[in-house]
This record gives sequence, C-alpha cells and structure tokens, in this order.
Amino acid sequence: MTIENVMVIGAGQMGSGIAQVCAQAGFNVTLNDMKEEAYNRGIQGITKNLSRDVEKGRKTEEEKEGILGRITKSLDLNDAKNADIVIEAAVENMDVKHSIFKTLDAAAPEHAILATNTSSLPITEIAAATNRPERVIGMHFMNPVPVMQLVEIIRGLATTDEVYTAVEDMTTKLGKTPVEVQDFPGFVSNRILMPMINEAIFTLQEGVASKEAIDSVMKLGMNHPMGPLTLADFIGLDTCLYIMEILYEGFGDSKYRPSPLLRKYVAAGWLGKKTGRGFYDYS
Ligand SMILES: CC(=O)CC(=O)SCCNC(=O)CCNC(=O)[C@H](O)C(C)(C)COP(=O)(O)OP(=O)(O)OC[C@H]1O[C@@H](n2cnc3c(N)ncnc32)[C@H](O)[C@@H]1OP(=O)(O)O
Ligand SMILES: NC(=O)C1=CN([C@@H]2O[C@H](COP(=O)(O)OP(=O)(O)OC[C@H]3O[C@@H](n4cnc5c(N)ncnc54)[C@H](OP(=O)(O)O)[C@@H]3O)[C@@H](O)[C@H]2O)C=CC1
Repeated sequence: MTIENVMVIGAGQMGSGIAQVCAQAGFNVTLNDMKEEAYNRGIQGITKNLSRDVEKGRKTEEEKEGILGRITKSLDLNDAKNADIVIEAAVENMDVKHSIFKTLDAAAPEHAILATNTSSLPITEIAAATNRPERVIGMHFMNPVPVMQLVEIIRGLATTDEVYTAVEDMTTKLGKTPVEVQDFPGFVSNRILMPMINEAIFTLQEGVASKEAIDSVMKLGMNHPMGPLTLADFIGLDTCLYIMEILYEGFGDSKYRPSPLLRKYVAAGWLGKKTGRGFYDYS
C-alpha cells in the first residue's frame, strides 16, 4: 500500500518529533492535539529543531519552510478522514487510547493503518477497541525522535503481514531502523530499560548515593549518554510510572514494583523536564 498522508495524535514531545521526521521525509502530516496551546507548543519545538539545523548548515531556510508547510493543524480526530496511517502519541493511558482508537476507527478510511507509539500498553488490547484489529500496530519511536535510530515495530495478535511491511517500509523512509518485536509487556526496550531506571530510583530512595553520584556511576562507568535519573526526567516520570505499572500488572512479578519515591514525585506533579522539576530542577 502507498502511504502519503500521515496523521499524528498528540503534539507533545513524542508526537511533535514524529510529525517532524515524517514531514522531513516528504509525507503530508496532520498534527492533532486536543488543545490549541499544545499544538502551538509542538510546532514551536519543531521550528526550534529545524532552525538549529539551518544554523548548523544541515538544511536551507527553504527546506525548513517546506517541512513546516507540510504540517497541518488539527484539533478534531475526524480529520483522520484523509489519512493513510494514523500514529497515536497521546498520553500513556489505556482508557484514553481506547477512546481515541474508537473514534479513529469510525473516522479514518477503511484502508488506513492505525498505529500507536505506546511505550508499553498491549497493542492487542488497543486494537480490540476497533473493528480493524488486523490494521492496528505498534510503532514505537525513541526520544528524542529526530535523533534516535530505532523504531520498535510491534505486531498485535491480528496484525497482518501487509500492514507490518507497510510500516517497516515507512520506517526506513524516515531514515530509521525498524526492529520487529512481539506484543509482550514493555516490548523489548522498556522491559529492559525501565527496571534499570526504577532500580536507580530505589537506590536513591535507600540513600545509597546522591542523585548526581548515581548518574555519574552509569555515565562514567557504563558509558551511558545520560544517567538513569536524568533519563527518567527526560522521558517524563508519569510515563516511567505508567510503564512500571504495566510491567508489574502484565507479568504479576514483584520485581517490577514501582519505587514509592517515583509514585511520590508523580503525585506531587514533579514529572521531570516537561514540568520544570523532577529529580533535578529545570526552572
Ligand atoms: C520511554 C520509551 O518508551 C522509549 C524511550 O524513548 S527511552 C529514551 C531513549 N533515549 C535515550 O536513551 C536518550 C539518551 N540520551 C542521549 O542519547 C543523548 O544525551 C542526547 C542525544 C539526548 C543528547 O545528546 P548530547 O550529546 O548529550 O547533547 P547535545 O550535544 O545537545 O545533542 C546531540 C545532538 O542531538 C540533538 N538533539 C538533542 N536533543 C534533541 C531534541 N530534543 N530534539 C532534536 N534534536 C536533539 C542536538 O541538536 C545535537 O545534534 P548535533 O550534534 O548534530 O548538532
Ligand atoms: N516520553 C518518552 O520518552 C516516550 C514516550 N512514548 C509514548 O508516547 C506517548 C506520548 O508521550 P509524550 O509525548 O512523552 O507525552 P506528552 O505528555 O509530552 O504529550 C502527550 C500529548 O498528547 C496530548 N493528548 C492527551 N490526550 C489526548 C487526546 N485524547 N487527543 C489528542 N491529544 C491528546 C496531551 O495534551 P495535554 O498535555 O493537554 O494532556 C499532550 O500534548 C505515550 O504513549 C508515551 O508512553 C514513547 C516513546 C518514548
């Protein structure tokens, strides 16, 4: 199948990054959020990234304008009527995703693929909200989207080979590397990454070392580009907690219990970089 028109749901850090890389690759992009302010914030982020590319001589001003010109604003999920693929990147919550997928199923053309950028929620369960589970798939980008190479592609129970191949081809057109993964809690990326982050939070909670020391150990000792607490702030502590809860519930194994300190920070609204405060202060 041919993909020309892409709709992205959610203009947060992931949705705006996905919209940027799709527009850069020449796709027509409709970027949707519930609120105009959220859409405007998303476009501001994209514009900032593209302007940096122009300053560094990687793009011309015309290319930047061309990319921005391929992104159209949407505040209504019914704008999916022209989409060949929808990539959902709203909040990590099953009820929200179910409601979005139900609406998209009614609004999008029959041939359209409904993809989700979920970090951990079961693709099969999201697909069950639609009448087209064979056209629902996980397309899991990494943060920051314009920089990271990987897209995990997750098959739901009913996903067809045709849909898998179309998403794999699109991923390659975006300049990214697709990796096939089955539908299990946390897939591969977050099943391995998030318990490490959670353990770092337990280590902090138990007073084993300061936050700076914990991050330094993993940066200098293991050559990670960011320490685990800085990375948690970067991902969003709410998203980290949602993922740990999915792992804990999905496997029924106490080794995945979220750290109480993580719960406390989320309850306080300290969600990391995006709210200005998490383990570190960004104000
Ligand atoms: C939770 C999930 O479901 C899955 C996930 O995504 S888990 C998170 C996965 N991501 C990671 O693990 C990221 C780990 N961190 C890193 O790789 C690096 O710290 C980083 C790429 C984010 C920043 O790299 P850095 O060397 O420390 O900083 P910096 O020099 O400012 O940036 C490097 C390049 O990335 C670009 N960059 C950094 N942040 C960016 C952003 N948010 N958007 C676009 N580009 C960005 C910079 O412009 C810079 O590009 P050039 O060198 O070509 O100019
Ligand atoms: N953060 C990360 O590192 C990664 C996250 N993901 C996944 O990507 C998704 C988005 O995460 P992220 O971008 O970090 O989150 P953000 O909080 O940055 O962005 C989510 C955006 O979606 C909007 N939104 C919420 N509900 C709806 C809706 N019903 N319709 C349209 N828009 C909606 C939010 O609006 P408002 O703010 O007004 O609620 C917000 O603008 C999640 O599923 C997450 O698990 C995947 C890979 C990495």
